[in-house]
Amino acid sequence: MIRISCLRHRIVEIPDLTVDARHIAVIGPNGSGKTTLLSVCSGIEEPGAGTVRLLGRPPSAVKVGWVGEFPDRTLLFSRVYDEIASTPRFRHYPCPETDERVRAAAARVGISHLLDAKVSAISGGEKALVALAAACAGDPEVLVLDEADSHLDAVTAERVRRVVQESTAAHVLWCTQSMDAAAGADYVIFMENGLVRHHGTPEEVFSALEETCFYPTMWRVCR
Ligand SMILES: Nc1ncnc2c1ncn2[C@@H]1O[C@H](COP(=O)(O)OP(=O)(O)OP(=O)(O)O)[C@@H](O)[C@H]1O
Repeated sequence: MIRISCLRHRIVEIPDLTVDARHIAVIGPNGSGKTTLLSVCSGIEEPGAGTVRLLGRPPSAVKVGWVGEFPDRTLLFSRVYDEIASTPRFRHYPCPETDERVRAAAARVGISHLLDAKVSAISGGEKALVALAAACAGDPEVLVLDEADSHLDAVTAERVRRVVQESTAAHVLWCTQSMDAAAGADYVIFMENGLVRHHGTPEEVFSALEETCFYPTMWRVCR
């Protein structure tokens, strides 16, 4: 369960929102506050006012895996292996378990061949996959992805969706500009000017957006 009360942070204002769904898509125009909401929900930023509870706890007390919009700015280590290992190492897992987790996460994401590569020498999409593998290597209780699919080709984006779907995280909070991807979520939050304009099942939210460019292309084609 994700519960937001009286939240105010920069332009984001959410008086009361409770979501009891696993895969939650956050959508909306540029500058509408999606990243700001995700930062607060993941504990990266403390809200100016109000509270966020994930699984009944503050975000700082939850194992959150974060995949940012610009992996170039967030990857810390020079070698792919060390970047993925950073999550289990920061959580003080023993070395053999860390190694096991790194290799399993890399295999799941499809980047085993990059483990010895330099982070500076891989592509933007590959960096997004490294960030996802690093997040998954820590067995997150909540996985937060900020437009993690924006640099990915269609096949890789599908693989990422599968990895996310198969993760053991209780909640996946995923901001995306792919309305087709959002249509596959369990719950959708549509933001505009810092406010939650619509929230509910994909059918509920997209029926309110049918006349806009936010309506999923796949649905338009099929209907
Ligand atoms: N660190 C910051 N300090 C002050 N204002 C900020 C900061 N980060 C974002 N903003 C402002 O908050 C607003 C919402 O930004 P945010 O990044 O949350 O939007 P977004 O919906 O994720 O946009 P996009 O789809 O373009 O990534 C923007 O107007 C932005 O200028």
